Amino acid sequence: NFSTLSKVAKQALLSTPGCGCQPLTVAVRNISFSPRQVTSDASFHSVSFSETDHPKVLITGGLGQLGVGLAKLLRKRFGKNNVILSDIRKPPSNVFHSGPFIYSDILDYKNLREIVVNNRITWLVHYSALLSAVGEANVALARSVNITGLHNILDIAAEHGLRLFVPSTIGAFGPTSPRNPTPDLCVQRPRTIYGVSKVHAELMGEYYHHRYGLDFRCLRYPGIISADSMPGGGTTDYAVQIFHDAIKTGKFECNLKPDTRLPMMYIDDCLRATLEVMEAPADTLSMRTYNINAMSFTPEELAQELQKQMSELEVTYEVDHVRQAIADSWPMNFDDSNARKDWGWKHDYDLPELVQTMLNYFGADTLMARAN
Ligand SMILES: NC(=O)c1ccc[n+]([C@@H]2O[C@H](COP(=O)([O-])OP(=O)(O)OC[C@H]3O[C@@H](n4cnc5c(N)ncnc54)[C@H](O)[C@@H]3O)[C@@H](O)[C@H]2O)c1
Ligand SMILES: C[C@@H](O)[C@H](N)C(=O)O
Repeated sequence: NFSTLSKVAKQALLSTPGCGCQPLTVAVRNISFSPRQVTSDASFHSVSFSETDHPKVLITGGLGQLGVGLAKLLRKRFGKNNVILSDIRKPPSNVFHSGPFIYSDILDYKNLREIVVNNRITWLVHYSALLSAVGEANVALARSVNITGLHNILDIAAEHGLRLFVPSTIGAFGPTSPRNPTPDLCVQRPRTIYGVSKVHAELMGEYYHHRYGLDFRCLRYPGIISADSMPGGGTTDYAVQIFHDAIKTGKFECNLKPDTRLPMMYIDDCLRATLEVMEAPADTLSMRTYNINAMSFTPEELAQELQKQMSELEVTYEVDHVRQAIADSWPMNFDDSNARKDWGWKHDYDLPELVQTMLNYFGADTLMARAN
């Protein structure tokens, strides 16, 4: 009957943090440091950053497009052994030998807790996710990794007093958001599981910050362009693939329409922004989730910039309707004035510098050889 049901429901509400995890995990989270039982001004039990020389950082989902580069940057700053990369995939040997690597499945709460405790982690950078296009192809897995996994991360971070970085994305906006430009605070009704899960992450992180004092920090990244790592199945992937195909074959077939304008950023800017917001004094952060941006371009504009140096490059268009619909619902320009004002965000790379840097990476020799 209703009263028995509501008693059971109340009991469940009082005893579990609503994490959707296994029974063992639920029991563990009933110990005194569960977010449910910590007051907003509590000082947490674990070693705080101020007690150590450097933060001890764990990066989840670290073998994707961004994690290895971030580990390199953070290791330069904090020392090799103070930054642990983790993922569920097997690391290539250069990554395995460049610093600590550990297996971590974010859906396994006990495994996460063991890593945080054994390594005395103080900062957690949560990169695991299924991106926009891959997420639409596997909604159940995206929901599990991007939402259930995030719950595990939030609880671990709150329980152990970690500083937590979770990236969000231009994909956290939707067709009813203002698109040109898109401000930090506006309607967010994304139409992908990826976007929905990222709005959920923004809101949950901010809620844990206000409710439990979690030091949650979040940047909404634009599409990220890198030379030495490949994207993991998003809508902005074309802007990386064009360089590889241009160098290899002199031809590129683009899966978005030529006039699809999206915010983009070179990876070095993205990783530096991440370090900067993590190091920013808390009193400079008037918000916990910020847009960041560098440039906005269309496939046609990117191709034209490349053609300045590779005049023979041929670009054709074969639209992928899933990706096009996603791109058409995303911001065209991103307003990052709050990040610039609060903690001094400033990008280094505009479109010409981006193209030059990417081409330099692939080697002027290759280009010269192709031209002759
Ligand atoms: N790359 C971009 O353009 C971009 C833009 C905006 C936001 N972001 C965000 O930045 C983060 C990193 O992006 P990326 O491009 O490196 O992503 P990616 O898809 O390249 O890598 C994600 C990683 O997560 C791992 N992963 C999947 N399931 C996991 C699990 N159960 N446990 C642990 N790891 C798991 C994968 O093995 C993969 O290595 C993501 O959260 C993404 O949403 C990226
Ligand atoms: C924009 C970003 O979140 C990712 N590159 C995607 O396209 O899905």
